[in-house]
Amino acid sequence: MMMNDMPQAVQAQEPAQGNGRRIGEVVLDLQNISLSFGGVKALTDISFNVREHEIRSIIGPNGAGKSSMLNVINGVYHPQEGRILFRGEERRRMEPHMAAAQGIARTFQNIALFKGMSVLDNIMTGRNLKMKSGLLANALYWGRARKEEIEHRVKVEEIIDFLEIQDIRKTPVGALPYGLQKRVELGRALAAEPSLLLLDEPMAGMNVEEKQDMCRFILDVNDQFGTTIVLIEHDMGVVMDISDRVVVLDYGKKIGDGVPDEVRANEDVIRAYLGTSH
Ligand SMILES: Nc1ncnc2c1ncn2[C@@H]1O[C@H](COP(=O)(O)OP(=O)(O)OP(=O)(O)O)[C@@H](O)[C@H]1O
Repeated sequence: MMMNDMPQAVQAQEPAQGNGRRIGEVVLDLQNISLSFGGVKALTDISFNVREHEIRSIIGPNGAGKSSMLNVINGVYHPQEGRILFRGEERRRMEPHMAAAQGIARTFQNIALFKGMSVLDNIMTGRNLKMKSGLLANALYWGRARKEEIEHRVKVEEIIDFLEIQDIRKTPVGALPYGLQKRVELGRALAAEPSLLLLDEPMAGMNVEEKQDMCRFILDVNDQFGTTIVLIEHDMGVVMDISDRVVVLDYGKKIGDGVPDEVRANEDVIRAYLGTSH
Protein backbone atom coordinates (compact mmCIF):
# COMPACT_ATOMS: atom_id res chain seq x y z
CA MET A 1 0.00 0.00 0.00
CA MET A 2 1.33 3.44 -0.86
CA MET A 3 0.77 5.13 2.48
CA ASN A 4 4.14 6.86 2.45
CA ASP A 5 3.19 8.98 -0.53
CA MET A 6 0.05 10.29 1.07
CA PRO A 7 -0.05 13.74 2.65
CA GLN A 8 -0.44 13.66 6.46
CA ALA A 9 -3.82 15.42 6.44
CA VAL A 10 -5.42 12.79 4.21
CA GLN A 11 -4.21 9.96 6.41
CA ALA A 12 -6.00 10.92 9.61
CA GLN A 13 -8.42 8.12 10.53
CA GLU A 14 -9.56 7.58 6.95
CA PRO A 15 -8.82 4.41 5.00
CA ALA A 16 -6.73 4.56 1.87
CA GLN A 17 -8.38 4.26 -1.52
CA GLY A 18 -5.71 1.79 -2.54
CA ASN A 19 -5.52 -0.91 -5.20
CA GLY A 20 -8.37 0.55 -7.23
CA ARG A 21 -10.86 -0.57 -4.58
CA ARG A 22 -13.57 1.84 -3.65
CA ILE A 23 -13.91 2.08 0.09
CA GLY A 24 -17.46 3.03 0.93
CA GLU A 25 -19.83 3.73 3.76
CA VAL A 26 -19.52 2.42 7.30
CA VAL A 27 -21.04 -1.08 7.34
CA LEU A 28 -20.25 -2.04 10.90
CA ASP A 29 -20.19 0.48 13.71
CA LEU A 30 -19.13 -0.64 17.17
CA GLN A 31 -19.86 1.94 19.82
CA ASN A 32 -18.55 1.85 23.39
CA ILE A 33 -18.41 -1.92 23.61
CA SER A 34 -17.64 -3.39 27.04
CA LEU A 35 -17.52 -7.12 27.71
CA SER A 36 -16.77 -8.93 30.96
CA PHE A 37 -16.45 -12.55 31.93
CA GLY A 38 -17.24 -12.62 35.63
CA GLY A 39 -14.63 -10.30 37.09
CA VAL A 40 -12.46 -10.24 33.94
CA LYS A 41 -12.93 -7.22 31.71
CA ALA A 42 -12.12 -8.49 28.23
CA LEU A 43 -13.16 -5.28 26.44
CA THR A 44 -13.54 -1.79 27.88
CA ASP A 45 -15.36 0.97 26.02
CA ILE A 46 -14.17 0.03 22.53
CA SER A 47 -15.42 2.02 19.55
CA PHE A 48 -14.41 1.63 15.93
CA ASN A 49 -16.03 1.17 12.57
CA VAL A 50 -15.54 -0.88 9.42
CA ARG A 51 -16.18 0.51 5.98
CA GLU A 52 -17.45 -1.29 2.90
CA HIS A 53 -14.67 -3.02 0.90
CA GLU A 54 -12.12 -2.28 3.58
CA ILE A 55 -9.46 -4.56 5.02
CA ARG A 56 -9.62 -3.69 8.70
CA SER A 57 -7.21 -5.38 11.09
CA ILE A 58 -7.35 -5.83 14.84
CA ILE A 59 -3.96 -6.25 16.48
CA GLY A 60 -2.64 -6.33 20.03
CA PRO A 61 -0.53 -8.43 22.40
CA ASN A 62 -1.77 -11.75 23.81
CA GLY A 63 -4.95 -11.42 25.84
CA ALA A 64 -5.64 -7.92 24.45
CA GLY A 65 -9.21 -8.84 23.55
CA LYS A 66 -8.92 -9.44 19.80
CA SER A 67 -10.77 -12.76 19.66
CA SER A 68 -13.38 -11.44 22.06
CA MET A 69 -13.96 -8.54 19.68
CA LEU A 70 -14.39 -10.88 16.72
CA ASN A 71 -16.81 -12.98 18.76
CA VAL A 72 -18.81 -9.86 19.56
CA ILE A 73 -19.04 -9.01 15.86
CA ASN A 74 -20.07 -12.57 15.09
CA GLY A 75 -22.75 -12.70 17.78
CA VAL A 76 -21.01 -15.38 19.87
CA TYR A 77 -20.43 -13.00 22.78
CA HIS A 78 -22.94 -10.42 23.93
CA PRO A 79 -21.38 -7.25 25.31
CA GLN A 80 -22.86 -5.90 28.53
CA GLU A 81 -22.51 -2.35 27.25
CA GLY A 82 -22.42 -0.56 23.92
CA ARG A 83 -24.20 -0.51 20.58
CA ILE A 84 -23.56 -2.41 17.39
CA LEU A 85 -24.89 -1.07 14.12
CA PHE A 86 -24.72 -3.28 11.05
CA ARG A 87 -25.63 -1.56 7.80
CA GLY A 88 -27.18 1.27 9.78
CA GLU A 89 -29.43 -0.93 11.88
CA GLU A 90 -28.89 -1.41 15.57
CA ARG A 91 -28.45 -5.01 16.51
CA ARG A 92 -30.76 -6.17 19.24
CA ARG A 93 -30.41 -9.89 19.71
CA MET A 94 -27.75 -11.80 17.90
CA GLU A 95 -26.74 -15.42 17.52
CA PRO A 96 -23.95 -16.77 15.30
CA HIS A 97 -26.41 -18.28 12.81
CA MET A 98 -28.06 -14.87 12.48
CA ALA A 99 -24.69 -13.36 11.65
CA ALA A 100 -24.33 -15.93 8.88
CA ALA A 101 -27.78 -15.07 7.53
CA GLN A 102 -26.73 -11.41 7.46
CA GLY A 103 -23.75 -12.24 5.26
CA ILE A 104 -21.08 -12.47 7.96
CA ALA A 105 -18.73 -15.46 7.68
CA ARG A 106 -15.62 -16.33 9.65
CA THR A 107 -12.63 -18.58 9.92
CA PHE A 108 -11.16 -19.76 13.20
CA GLN A 109 -7.80 -19.56 14.94
CA ASN A 110 -7.71 -23.36 15.12
CA ILE A 111 -8.85 -24.86 11.87
CA ALA A 112 -12.44 -26.08 12.16
CA LEU A 113 -12.86 -28.41 9.18
CA PHE A 114 -14.10 -31.98 8.79
CA LYS A 115 -10.72 -33.71 8.53
CA GLY A 116 -12.04 -36.96 7.03
CA MET A 117 -14.01 -35.21 4.31
CA SER A 118 -12.63 -34.07 0.97
CA VAL A 119 -11.71 -30.47 0.20
CA LEU A 120 -14.72 -30.28 -2.13
CA ASP A 121 -17.18 -31.57 0.47
CA ASN A 122 -15.77 -29.28 3.17
CA ILE A 123 -16.23 -26.24 0.97
CA MET A 124 -19.70 -27.51 0.04
CA THR A 125 -20.70 -27.35 3.73
CA GLY A 126 -20.18 -23.59 3.45
CA ARG A 127 -23.18 -23.53 1.07
CA ASN A 128 -25.56 -24.98 3.69
CA LEU A 129 -27.21 -21.71 4.44
CA LYS A 130 -27.90 -21.13 0.78
CA MET A 131 -29.54 -24.50 0.23
CA LYS A 132 -33.30 -24.26 0.01
CA SER A 133 -34.02 -27.93 -0.56
CA GLY A 134 -34.12 -30.01 2.58
CA LEU A 135 -34.54 -33.76 2.84
CA LEU A 136 -38.28 -33.66 2.20
CA ALA A 137 -37.87 -31.44 -0.82
CA ASN A 138 -35.23 -33.82 -2.06
CA ALA A 139 -37.74 -36.66 -1.87
CA LEU A 140 -40.70 -34.77 -3.31
CA TYR A 141 -39.08 -32.56 -5.87
CA TRP A 142 -36.07 -34.55 -6.87
CA GLY A 143 -35.50 -32.56 -10.04
CA ARG A 144 -35.51 -29.19 -8.36
CA ALA A 145 -33.18 -30.32 -5.56
CA ARG A 146 -30.85 -31.84 -8.13
CA LYS A 147 -30.76 -28.60 -10.10
CA GLU A 148 -30.00 -26.69 -6.93
CA GLU A 149 -27.17 -29.01 -6.01
CA ILE A 150 -25.62 -28.55 -9.43
CA GLU A 151 -25.75 -24.78 -8.97
CA HIS A 152 -24.01 -25.08 -5.60
CA ARG A 153 -21.38 -27.35 -7.11
CA VAL A 154 -20.67 -24.78 -9.81
CA LYS A 155 -20.14 -22.10 -7.17
CA VAL A 156 -17.89 -24.38 -5.13
CA GLU A 157 -15.84 -25.26 -8.21
CA GLU A 158 -15.41 -21.53 -8.88
CA ILE A 159 -14.01 -21.09 -5.39
CA ILE A 160 -11.71 -24.07 -5.85
CA ASP A 161 -10.37 -22.51 -9.07
CA PHE A 162 -10.03 -19.14 -7.40
CA LEU A 163 -7.98 -20.61 -4.53
CA GLU A 164 -5.91 -22.72 -6.94
CA ILE A 165 -6.67 -26.01 -5.19
CA GLN A 166 -8.06 -27.98 -8.15
CA ASP A 167 -5.50 -30.76 -7.75
CA ILE A 168 -6.48 -31.49 -4.14
CA ARG A 169 -10.25 -31.19 -4.48
CA LYS A 170 -10.81 -34.90 -3.72
CA THR A 171 -8.15 -35.13 -0.99
CA PRO A 172 -9.28 -35.56 2.63
CA VAL A 173 -8.51 -32.31 4.44
CA GLY A 174 -6.66 -34.11 7.25
CA ALA A 175 -4.01 -35.28 4.77
CA LEU A 176 -3.12 -31.75 3.70
CA PRO A 177 -0.33 -29.54 5.02
CA TYR A 178 -1.41 -26.83 7.44
CA GLY A 179 -1.18 -23.93 5.00
CA LEU A 180 -3.49 -25.65 2.52
CA GLN A 181 -5.97 -26.52 5.27
CA LYS A 182 -6.14 -22.83 6.12
CA ARG A 183 -6.81 -22.10 2.45
CA VAL A 184 -9.65 -24.65 2.41
CA GLU A 185 -11.11 -23.02 5.50
CA LEU A 186 -11.05 -19.70 3.66
CA GLY A 187 -12.80 -21.49 0.78
CA ARG A 188 -15.55 -22.74 3.03
CA ALA A 189 -16.13 -19.22 4.38
CA LEU A 190 -16.20 -17.86 0.82
CA ALA A 191 -18.77 -20.49 -0.18
CA ALA A 192 -21.31 -18.59 1.91
CA GLU A 193 -20.65 -15.56 -0.36
CA PRO A 194 -20.22 -13.27 2.65
CA SER A 195 -20.28 -9.50 2.43
CA LEU A 196 -18.26 -9.31 5.66
CA LEU A 197 -15.54 -11.87 6.26
CA LEU A 198 -13.93 -12.29 9.68
CA LEU A 199 -10.53 -13.96 9.69
CA ASP A 200 -9.05 -15.10 13.00
CA GLU A 201 -5.28 -15.30 12.54
CA PRO A 202 -5.37 -16.55 8.95
CA MET A 203 -1.57 -16.70 8.78
CA ALA A 204 -0.84 -18.31 12.17
CA GLY A 205 1.58 -21.23 11.99
CA MET A 206 2.40 -20.66 8.31
CA ASN A 207 5.80 -20.48 6.67
CA VAL A 208 6.82 -17.42 4.66
CA GLU A 209 5.63 -18.82 1.33
CA GLU A 210 2.27 -19.90 2.75
CA LYS A 211 1.85 -16.45 4.28
CA GLN A 212 2.54 -14.79 0.95
CA ASP A 213 -0.05 -17.00 -0.73
CA MET A 214 -2.64 -16.28 1.94
CA CYS A 215 -1.97 -12.52 1.69
CA ARG A 216 -2.51 -12.68 -2.04
CA PHE A 217 -5.80 -14.55 -1.62
CA ILE A 218 -7.06 -12.13 1.02
CA LEU A 219 -6.26 -9.18 -1.22
CA ASP A 220 -7.87 -10.93 -4.22
CA VAL A 221 -11.05 -11.77 -2.28
CA ASN A 222 -11.27 -8.15 -1.22
CA ASP A 223 -10.52 -6.87 -4.69
CA GLN A 224 -12.44 -9.27 -6.93
CA PHE A 225 -15.47 -10.04 -4.76
CA GLY A 226 -15.53 -6.66 -3.01
CA THR A 227 -15.72 -8.48 0.34
CA THR A 228 -15.18 -6.38 3.45
CA ILE A 229 -12.61 -8.09 5.66
CA VAL A 230 -11.90 -7.83 9.38
CA LEU A 231 -8.86 -9.79 10.44
CA ILE A 232 -6.85 -10.54 13.52
CA GLU A 233 -3.21 -11.19 12.84
CA HIS A 234 -0.04 -11.40 14.89
CA ASP A 235 2.40 -10.87 12.04
CA MET A 236 2.81 -7.09 12.08
CA GLY A 237 4.53 -7.01 8.69
CA VAL A 238 1.56 -8.70 7.07
CA VAL A 239 -0.95 -6.48 8.85
CA MET A 240 0.77 -3.28 7.82
CA ASP A 241 1.10 -4.49 4.24
CA ILE A 242 -2.48 -5.48 3.54
CA SER A 243 -4.65 -3.40 5.86
CA ASP A 244 -6.45 -0.20 5.01
CA ARG A 245 -6.86 0.62 8.70
CA VAL A 246 -5.73 -1.00 11.90
CA VAL A 247 -7.25 -0.89 15.37
CA VAL A 248 -4.93 -1.72 18.28
CA LEU A 249 -6.11 -3.23 21.54
CA ASP A 250 -4.14 -3.65 24.74
CA TYR A 251 -5.57 -5.08 27.97
CA GLY A 252 -9.05 -4.77 26.51
CA LYS A 253 -8.69 -1.07 25.72
CA LYS A 254 -8.25 0.65 22.37
CA ILE A 255 -4.87 2.35 22.21
CA GLY A 256 -4.60 3.09 18.49
CA ASP A 257 -6.71 3.36 15.36
CA GLY A 258 -5.83 4.53 11.89
CA VAL A 259 -4.01 3.79 8.67
CA PRO A 260 -0.85 1.67 9.08
CA ASP A 261 1.55 4.63 9.13
CA GLU A 262 -0.41 6.33 11.90
CA VAL A 263 -0.47 3.17 13.97
CA ARG A 264 3.23 2.54 13.41
CA ALA A 265 4.04 6.01 14.74
CA ASN A 266 1.67 5.79 17.72
CA GLU A 267 3.67 5.99 20.98
CA ASP A 268 1.18 3.90 22.96
CA VAL A 269 1.30 1.16 20.34
CA ILE A 270 5.09 1.13 20.29
CA ARG A 271 5.12 0.92 24.09
CA ALA A 272 2.59 -1.94 24.14
CA TYR A 273 4.62 -3.95 21.68
CA LEU A 274 8.07 -3.31 23.20
CA GLY A 275 9.26 -6.39 24.96
CA THR A 276 6.49 -8.58 23.56
CA SER A 277 7.17 -11.40 21.15
CA HIS A 278 5.06 -9.93 18.32
N1 LIG B 1 -14.91 -17.27 27.38
C1 LIG B 1 -14.12 -16.61 28.24
N2 LIG B 1 -14.25 -16.77 29.57
C2 LIG B 1 -13.47 -16.09 30.44
N3 LIG B 1 -12.52 -15.21 30.08
C3 LIG B 1 -12.33 -15.02 28.76
C4 LIG B 1 -13.11 -15.71 27.77
N4 LIG B 1 -12.69 -15.30 26.54
C5 LIG B 1 -11.71 -14.42 26.75
N5 LIG B 1 -11.49 -14.24 28.07
C6 LIG B 1 -10.51 -13.33 28.69
O1 LIG B 1 -10.64 -12.08 28.06
C7 LIG B 1 -9.35 -11.50 27.82
C8 LIG B 1 -9.16 -11.27 26.34
O2 LIG B 1 -9.02 -12.52 25.67
P1 LIG B 1 -8.99 -12.68 24.09
O3 LIG B 1 -8.91 -14.14 23.81
O4 LIG B 1 -10.11 -11.93 23.50
O5 LIG B 1 -7.61 -11.97 23.73
P2 LIG B 1 -6.75 -12.08 22.39
O6 LIG B 1 -6.23 -10.71 22.15
O7 LIG B 1 -7.57 -12.70 21.32
O8 LIG B 1 -5.57 -13.04 22.83
P3 LIG B 1 -4.66 -14.03 21.94
O9 LIG B 1 -3.82 -13.19 21.07
O10 LIG B 1 -3.86 -14.75 22.99
O11 LIG B 1 -5.61 -14.94 21.19
C9 LIG B 1 -8.33 -12.45 28.42
O12 LIG B 1 -8.05 -12.02 29.73
C10 LIG B 1 -9.06 -13.77 28.44
O13 LIG B 1 -8.59 -14.59 29.46
